[in-house]
Amino acid sequence: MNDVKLAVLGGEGTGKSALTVRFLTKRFIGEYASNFESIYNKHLCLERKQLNLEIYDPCSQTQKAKFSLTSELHWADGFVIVYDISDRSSFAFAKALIYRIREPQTSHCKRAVESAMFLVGNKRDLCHMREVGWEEGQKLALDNRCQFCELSAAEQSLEVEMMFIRIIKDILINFKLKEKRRPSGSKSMAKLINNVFGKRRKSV
Ligand SMILES: Nc1nc2c(ncn2[C@@H]2O[C@H](COP(=O)(O)OP(=O)(O)OP(=O)(O)O)[C@@H](O)[C@H]2O)c(=O)[nH]1
Repeated sequence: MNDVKLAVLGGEGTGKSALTVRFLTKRFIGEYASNFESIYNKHLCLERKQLNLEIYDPCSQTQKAKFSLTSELHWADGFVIVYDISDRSSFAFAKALIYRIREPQTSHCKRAVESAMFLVGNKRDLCHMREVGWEEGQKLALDNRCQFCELSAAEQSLEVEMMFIRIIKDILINFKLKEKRRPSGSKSMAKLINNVFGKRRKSV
């Protein structure tokens, strides 16, 4: 069974909990407790693989306090970065998060494969109050090798589900890439060990 760890990050009130709960329950509740962080668990079957999905939904206050994101970066296999299309400051916050995750020293020291990331412009139903253009979101995503979509946790159950499925699939692709790299490494290590010990045995 594969363990897939996903962190849903973004500015305060952008709809992180709404998206997560929508995906897990297909419901939009409207108000969510925001003073504590949660890790949700979901068991799912995707591409004939059994997955144990964990979704981290942080408390905005702690998120601000520890913007270094060190523990999230080490924990998560992928990130959903959420902003509110009717709130420009949340877009700036999302941009800062993306830059932090893509920082060369972060990605180099920790990962053989770049983390999967999905930028989400939430609250699309508030289009009449839009402060961030679709093109801006698309460009930020393209420049930083993220997937991108705009949607509404309030109104679009299927789109929310598709978004989560797409990032989970990207994470699974990354797992495969890592696996591909590992056997060649262990093969050459096996060869090396064989050479050293094999030769010694012969000479005894
Ligand atoms: N109109 C609209 N409101 C939304 C949508 N998604 C969430 N909201 C509302 O936005 C507010 C914040 O939603 P949350 O899901 O609590 O946002 P959050 O990012 O988890 O919030 P914090 O944990 O406090 O940062 C709530 O009042 C939600 O009902 C959406 O798609 N459309």
